[in-house]
Amino acid sequence: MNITVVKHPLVQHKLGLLREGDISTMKFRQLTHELARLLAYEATRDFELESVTIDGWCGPIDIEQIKGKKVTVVPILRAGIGMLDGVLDLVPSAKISVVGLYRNEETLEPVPYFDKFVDSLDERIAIVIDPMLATGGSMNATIELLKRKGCKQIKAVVMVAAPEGVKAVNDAHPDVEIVTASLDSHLNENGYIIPGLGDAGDKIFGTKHA
Ligand SMILES: O=P(O)(O)OC[C@H]1O[C@H](OP(=O)(O)OP(=O)(O)O)[C@H](O)[C@@H]1O
Ligand SMILES: O=c1cc[nH]c(=O)[nH]1
Ligand SMILES: [Mg+2]
Repeated sequence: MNITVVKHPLVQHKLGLLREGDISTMKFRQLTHELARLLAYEATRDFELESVTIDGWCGPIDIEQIKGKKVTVVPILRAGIGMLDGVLDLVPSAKISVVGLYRNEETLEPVPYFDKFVDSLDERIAIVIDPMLATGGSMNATIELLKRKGCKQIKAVVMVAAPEGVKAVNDAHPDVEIVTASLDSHLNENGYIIPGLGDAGDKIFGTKHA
């Protein structure tokens, strides 16, 4: 399986806090931001470096810098927006592409309603962000849009993944690495991840009606 579960203590601690049943919108949003930053650190671990010579304070010096890679961060609306600033903390010059999808509550199929991509996708690494990978329908639809636009290097960064969604993405797109804080147990009859986080979009945007 092409999945990395980040076991770093800070990641696991913050994920645990996110699972609290009656968590406030403010706390959920803050933890999502912090967790996204840590997951982005892991997702960028294989970015290639190159040596360049610069003028240092005591003369020319060889330093390492990230090798000409262009990045686009791709939040899946709505909930992916909650992770965006955390990822941009680490890759502040990244360009942002946006994909709007919602899950039909009965069929669980993704329904597209918006997309706007940056240029030169064939030269960019795309980091797709969404807190939840449930059936995998939304992630696969986003990956397909990116590939259709020429994107060749894609990573999926999610806070929580279900085995069903990981299988769906791995089967359709074995080249796409999934980086997550947790591989949870299963999906319930409504397509929610168990134990999961509940409805991440509602919790980030404050639209949950408990
Ligand atoms: O893997 P899947 O089965 O496709 O489910 C995951 C999707 O469902 C949620 O979005 P939702 O449809 O609730 O939209 P929202 O972000 O606007 O709340 C979540 O943020 C993912 O995008
Ligand atoms: O568990 C789930 C599944 C889909 N979307 C969510 O927000 N949570
Ligand atoms: Mg939602």
